[in-house]
Amino acid sequence: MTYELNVAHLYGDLMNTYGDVGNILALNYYAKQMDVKLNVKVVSLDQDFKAADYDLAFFGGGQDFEQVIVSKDIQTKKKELTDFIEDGGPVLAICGGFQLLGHYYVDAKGDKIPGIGALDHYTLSQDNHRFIGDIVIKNADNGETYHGFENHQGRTFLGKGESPLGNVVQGKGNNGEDGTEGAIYKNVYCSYFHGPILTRNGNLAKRLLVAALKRSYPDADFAEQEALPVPATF
Ligand SMILES: NC(=O)CC[C@H](N)C(=O)O
Repeated sequence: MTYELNVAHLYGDLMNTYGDVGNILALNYYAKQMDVKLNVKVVSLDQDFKAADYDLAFFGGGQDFEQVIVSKDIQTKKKELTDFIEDGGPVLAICGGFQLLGHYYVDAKGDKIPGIGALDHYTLSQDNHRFIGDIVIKNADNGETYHGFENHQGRTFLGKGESPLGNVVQGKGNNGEDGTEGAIYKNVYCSYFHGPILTRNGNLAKRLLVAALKRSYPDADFAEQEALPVPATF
């Protein structure tokens, strides 16, 4: 393979609701077609995340129990993760991962679980209720439609510099109120979509990989990779 990308799978052993690890399979599938070798490493409790060591990061969803554990550990990685994000490092964060990149998450018991505040959103709880079901959203800038399945207690409200991944066509989205779903900040893509998101939305997998390639190989031309067709089914 001509290119190589180092991928950090953040807390891959703890944060993996509804098979979110399938996003890594989807990234591998597209990477192969793009002539890219992916070196995927799980970065979990008590392990270092150094911004300079990675080209891409993936952070899956989790249940409240695991999120409390991860919330404590991720504070030790806060600076390097924030540096990676601010430097344009591509990240995909799903559900619990999305919540922990923001300021805080209020869990089902009403406890406030700190995030790292790398992105400006916060997440409140619901009274004995979850948003569950199929969801469809449309991105206002690129016109792409994304399909997924949501199952979350948290209600997320976006902050400074964030735009939604899409506007809700069907389903509840970030909070069931403002019609937004997910978040985009620099090269960070967040969503509540399980399914996993990249197996059903290849455009997004391509976008993440191309962003990582352009950043890590600034002198190369990736027009061919960008033109790669996305199959209707994975
Ligand atoms: N699927 C998830 O990652 C859920 C995240 C969080 N525990 C919530 O219920 O909102």
